[in-house]
Amino acid sequence: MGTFKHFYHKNYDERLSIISNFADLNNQEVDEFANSKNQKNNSLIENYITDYSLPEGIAVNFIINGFNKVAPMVTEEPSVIAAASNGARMFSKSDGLHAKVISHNLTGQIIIKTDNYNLLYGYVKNHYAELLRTANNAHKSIIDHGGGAKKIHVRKLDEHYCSLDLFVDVAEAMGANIINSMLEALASFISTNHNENILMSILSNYSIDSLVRVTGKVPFAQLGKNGISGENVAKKIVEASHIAQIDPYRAATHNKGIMNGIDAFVMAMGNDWRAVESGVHAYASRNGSYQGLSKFTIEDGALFGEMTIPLSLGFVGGATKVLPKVKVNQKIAKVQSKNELMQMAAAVGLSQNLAALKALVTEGIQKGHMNLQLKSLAMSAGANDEELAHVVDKLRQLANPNLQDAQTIIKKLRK
Ligand SMILES: CC(C)(COP(=O)([O-])OP(=O)([O-])OC[C@H]1O[C@@H](n2cnc3c(N)ncnc32)[C@H](O)[C@@H]1OP(=O)([O-])[O-])[C@@H](O)C(=O)NCCC(=O)NCCSC(=O)C[C@@](C)(O)CC(=O)[O-]
Ligand SMILES: NC(=O)C1=CN([C@@H]2O[C@H](COP(=O)(O)OP(=O)(O)OC[C@H]3O[C@@H](n4cnc5c(N)ncnc54)[C@H](OP(=O)(O)O)[C@@H]3O)[C@@H](O)[C@H]2O)C=CC1
Repeated sequence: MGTFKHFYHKNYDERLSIISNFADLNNQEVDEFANSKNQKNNSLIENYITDYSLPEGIAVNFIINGFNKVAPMVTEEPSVIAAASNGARMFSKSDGLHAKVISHNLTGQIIIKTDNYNLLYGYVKNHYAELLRTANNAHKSIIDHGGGAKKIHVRKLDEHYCSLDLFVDVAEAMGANIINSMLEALASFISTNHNENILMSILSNYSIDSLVRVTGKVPFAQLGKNGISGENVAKKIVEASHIAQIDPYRAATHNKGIMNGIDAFVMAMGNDWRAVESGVHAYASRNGSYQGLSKFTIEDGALFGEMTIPLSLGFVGGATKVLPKVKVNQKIAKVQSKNELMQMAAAVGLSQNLAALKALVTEGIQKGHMNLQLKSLAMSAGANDEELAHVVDKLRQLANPNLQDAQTIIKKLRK
């Protein structure tokens, strides 16, 4: 692949030209990329070619820990923001959502090749304070930020490997870079002073020491739909959440619904959604089989929802400092700390889940979702701004509208 040798050494125009020749792009396609370029982002990632933008909307109706809130969300999926607002509205008819951060330490691992767990365990036990100090010295300013290394565990992985787990309060940051520097320094210290054979050092995205719990109640009166009483809808939601506990097929979709909200909020807040996703799904599997993250029960004559999830988020650092919209989104969401960020992400997730479950056990997902999906169907068929409303209107009158229907409607309109 000689064409791409030292591709990253080329300037922007050269790169675009190489890609354009490689993929045989026409002028319009090249302009689509070139017109969205942003000089700042040219330095943010490697081999930059364009800004790929996604829509941002604001989910409304949240009451979180007694405060009225709105949630900026970045998503390409129609009906997600409507559903989050819908779920939040239902919770707001009692006293809203209650969210509490249980812990916010980041976990890191040093993988050590050793057949002698006891020896390693003894070393760590006898040098505990020194090891914590070594970790902290590798990123001294974390202490000024109110954090620091908190504890160390040694875990036997199998006959030949151990994991030395370091738990760090990374203060207001997501902390991947902070903890990775600490781990590498600690690994080097242990290798030198205890002659251990280190395989690698890296944070763990299984963020079991960074948990947030959210709960909320919905009065039955908010739940009635399609001739089904509120109490019966509540009972069906409880059953639906039970199915997500006993069947991984359903659990994956149940959790996808939760992540519809969390990912969109996490993206708006400039955070690493891959880290959040991997942590959440690892946590969903913690009991040996993959399960739903939320549970709904009936308590005191109302539907009660609860969810505890790991969220490794940062209020500072990472992309929060380089993407200009993040600061505005933090202001819109009225979040001023990592704890508030975690609380809101969890509240958005549970609201999203409630709305989806209610739709599923009443009218089905297609009615509400497809209603809002019609716009994107019309757009993908080529409807322009002036035609959009008319095409959506016509599509709504059809039983199962598809792309061909949308194209036919547009064709007729243009005659
Ligand atoms: C779509 C709705 C909200 C309609 O819901 P509805 O009952 O027809 O709406 P409503 O007219 O009673 O409105 C209720 C509230 O919803 C919001 N709302 C209502 N319409 C809009 C709109 N156009 N734009 C913005 N917000 C809207 C709005 O907050 C409104 O309150 P109001 O402001 O009127 O006091 C409902 O059917 C719903 O929540 N459906 C769930 C949709 C969903 O979950 N979509 C995600 C994609 S499907 C998926 O990926 C996940 C899934 C489903 O597989 C997960 C799982 O299986 O568990
Ligand atoms: N597996 C994973 O999830 C991995 C993720 N990443 C990436 O790492 C990035 C996140 O790492 P992170 O270390 O947070 O990012 P940064 O290094 O960008 O930010 C953290 C820095 O912010 C500064 N800071 C200022 N105020 C505070 C405060 N109150 N509390 C804490 N720190 C503060 C600190 O610098 P100072 O002490 O100098 O003031 C700190 O080192 C993300 O971009 C993520 O995608 C990277 C590797 C792996």
